[in-house]
Amino acid sequence: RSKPGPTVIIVGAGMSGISAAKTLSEAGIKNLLILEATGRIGGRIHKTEFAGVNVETGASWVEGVNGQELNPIWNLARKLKLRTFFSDFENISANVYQQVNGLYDATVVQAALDRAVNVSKAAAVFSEALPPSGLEDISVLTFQRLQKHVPSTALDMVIDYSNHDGEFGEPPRVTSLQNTEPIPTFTNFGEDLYQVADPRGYESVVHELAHQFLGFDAKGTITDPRIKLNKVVNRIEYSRSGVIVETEDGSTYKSDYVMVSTSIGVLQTSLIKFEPDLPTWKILAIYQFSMAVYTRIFLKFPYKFWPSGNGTEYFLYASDRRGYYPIWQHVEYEYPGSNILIVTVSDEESRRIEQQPDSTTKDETMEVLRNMFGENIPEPTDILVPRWWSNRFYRGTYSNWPIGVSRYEFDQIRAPVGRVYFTGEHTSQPYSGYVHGAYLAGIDSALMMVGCIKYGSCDVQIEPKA
Ligand SMILES: Cc1cc2nc3c(=O)[nH]c(=O)nc-3n(C[C@H](O)[C@H](O)[C@H](O)COP(=O)(O)OP(=O)(O)OC[C@H]3O[C@@H](n4cnc5c(N)ncnc54)[C@H](O)[C@@H]3O)c2cc1C
Repeated sequence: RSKPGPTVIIVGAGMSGISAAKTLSEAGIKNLLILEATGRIGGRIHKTEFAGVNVETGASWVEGVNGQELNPIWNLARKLKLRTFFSDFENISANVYQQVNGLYDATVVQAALDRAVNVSKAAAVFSEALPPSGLEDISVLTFQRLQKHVPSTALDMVIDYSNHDGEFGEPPRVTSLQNTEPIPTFTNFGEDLYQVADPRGYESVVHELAHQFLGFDAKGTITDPRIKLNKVVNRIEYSRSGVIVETEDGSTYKSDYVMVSTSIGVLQTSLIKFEPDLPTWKILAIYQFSMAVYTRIFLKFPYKFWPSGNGTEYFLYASDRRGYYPIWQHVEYEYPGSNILIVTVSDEESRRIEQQPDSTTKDETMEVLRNMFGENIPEPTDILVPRWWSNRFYRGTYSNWPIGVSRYEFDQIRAPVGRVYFTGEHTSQPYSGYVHGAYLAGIDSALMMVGCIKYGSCDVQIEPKA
């Protein structure tokens, strides 16, 4: 009997963990064990039943479609014939509400939008002239100051919020210019966004990949013994000869290698204890990156009282408190007749809202809605507030590239430490923060491991700092 090949334990069954495991399997490394903390696969792609429909509390969009290259997630979504909806922001100038007193004049909004677009175009030119090392990177806000465009009116702030925080989950003060202007996702894969609204959920893209290499029964349920759910890894002991992985229920697993795919938010906590400790360069690189928080709150109403029809789906609320319930969406195309509104918040607002009772959040959103639509609107009959930041298996929603992290430090986040490898959306240099970033990162990290196992090239080069 031939000796079984090396064992690899994969921690986490989100998009990157499953993509890494599939890549290893295809490279002939089939002696795998996937340990997942929760009772499901998919991680931050998660459908939840709300008000009779399956809504997405995690990733909602395939971002980067209709460009030169094909987004691999779009490819999967098409293969699965997922119900997707083109997101049309064209008419947003007609849908921006003042704090009180109704809509802004659309021409006033359009002028403000045009100004923001011009600054963004200038930012892209400036950014592309910066040295690739990232050592001369500046924040988005620094560039805005250079352009004498620091949004400070309620209108400019909500536009700025929607362009930056609405995408990266953090404000321009924090975000790296070089890694967000332009956004490689849109440059390479196209500028369009499609929202997934399918009863099977966006997570079915992860299931599809899993089915390609794991065993499942006639109903499609994954029954492969190489994946274990409800296994919370809390200790990874590594040495030159192998790895021991322990879970909270006291189980111990031995392997030759481990691939850690948990979010960078999790790596920033002590949920998983590494023994010996990870080296200081690694810990510093992990701690320096940002785990952003971005929340879509779902509200169900007995009937609709907001404008409907083409060009009304997205609307903005311009509070003088930046980021206060700013981005709204009605989903009558995605979930017809559901009377659901979604409002997006992020960063400190997300953290504040996660910590307060949902009834308080409901009252706050109702005050905002009354400011927009008048006193005679009905109370919501249900509310759903996802809590990604409080959840110890995520600690936020996706990574954001902050100012002060060079490409060199970014490579350190991804670099293996001996037999411990790392993957996850936060390890994809061009596409961190996205589902396709997680998918492609899983492939990259797995190929790095394959190179080591099969070809002995285990020393990963990290570009020198200067
Ligand atoms: C609210 C929200 C909105 C988003 N919107 C979009 C969008 O519209 N478009 C887009 O492209 N991207 C979006 N994203 C980002 C996208 O969802 C992520 O980039 C991607 O899903 C991350 O995959 P991952 O495999 O890197 O991490 P994860 O999905 O976090 O996978 C890691 C897995 O590890 C598990 N785990 C954690 N700790 C342990 C442990 N100790 N032991 C064992 N297992 C553990 C977790 O349960 C999880 O299943 C959004 C994310 C969120 C949360």
